[in-house]
Amino acid sequence: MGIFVCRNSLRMLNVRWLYHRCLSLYNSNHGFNEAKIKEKLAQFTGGSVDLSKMDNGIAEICINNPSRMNAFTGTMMIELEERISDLENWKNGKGLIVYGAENTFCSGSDLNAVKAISNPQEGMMMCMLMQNTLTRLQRLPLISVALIQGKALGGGAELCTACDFRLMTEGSEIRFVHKQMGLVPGWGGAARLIHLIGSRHALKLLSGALRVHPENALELGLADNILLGTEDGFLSEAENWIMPYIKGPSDVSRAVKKVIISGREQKLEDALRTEKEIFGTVWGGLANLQALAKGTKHK
Ligand SMILES: CC[C@H](C(=O)O)C(=O)SCCNC(=O)CCNC(=O)[C@H](O)C(C)(C)COP(=O)(O)OP(=O)(O)OC[C@H]1O[C@@H](n2cnc3c(N)ncnc32)[C@H](O)[C@@H]1OP(=O)(O)O
Repeated sequence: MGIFVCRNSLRMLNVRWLYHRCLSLYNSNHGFNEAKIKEKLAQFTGGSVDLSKMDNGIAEICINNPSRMNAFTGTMMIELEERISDLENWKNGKGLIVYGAENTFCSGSDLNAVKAISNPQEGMMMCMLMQNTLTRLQRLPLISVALIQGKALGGGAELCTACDFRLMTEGSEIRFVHKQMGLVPGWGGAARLIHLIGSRHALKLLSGALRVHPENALELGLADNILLGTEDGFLSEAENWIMPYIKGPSDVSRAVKKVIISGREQKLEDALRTEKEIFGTVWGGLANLQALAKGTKHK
């Protein structure tokens, strides 16, 4: 058993090294100075990004700036990065629900901050910070859900594409308004949208700045369910929705998300090798041995 355990932990180390090696997209080699852009963003205060982690392995991130329709101020962009770092180190985590305060999702960047960093250099820095953060969110070994009530506009629409699934409430709306502002998505929303719904539909949504209501989001494959409950019950409805996907031990649930990430992002041969590595971390593990001992039947 001794050799077995040490081989297993080596595999874990190997996967963890592999996994953490490519977490951030941009670094100083790309001219990205994280400290500098955070210093600038810290001038634009207001709101908060609140994280709670529950014993059932589900975390909740609340985009909390309701007086501005949950727009991201500069300090909120910094806080979002800090919350994702926290979740990257939460080893018992299995699921994540991202939602907005007071029954609306997020209206993108705070336009007051946007106006103040409208020069290309600082704009690109903000863009790289948010792309890093949302890519790390997407790569969390947690199954993530965006609970969309009210509006998900601009950067808010981009944020929801960084989650694995999207649940929309009646009357809610996803809208990539960027073109109406003389922009294109900058937080990675265009690239992720194409993966979600294909380039033809993505081009229509971006070039037309189309309002996507729950029914057509379902048709497009952009949303995974429409919640029909009441405002004060949507968060628990979202928790109930995610529960079947995070059932069981956290190491197995996290391994499932990791093989999906590698299959989605790596070329086939690399994805197969990563899958083998991840398989090695659960093969003969406690959950596997218990299932074998129990003679689990899949009725
Ligand atoms: C790459 C991302 C991209 C970028 O960074 O360049 C962006 O995300 S840019 C921002 C894109 N988002 C928007 O343009 C949304 C602007 N807001 C609206 O269209 C409306 O506010 C709407 C549809 C979200 C809600 O409209 P409603 O009539 O229901 O409410 P109000 O407009 O009265 O809004 C209430 C209150 O919130 C303030 N607000 C709303 N959105 C923002 C925002 N993005 N930044 C700053 N403040 C925002 C709005 O000004 C009102 O405040 P008040 O003091 O009462 O005027």
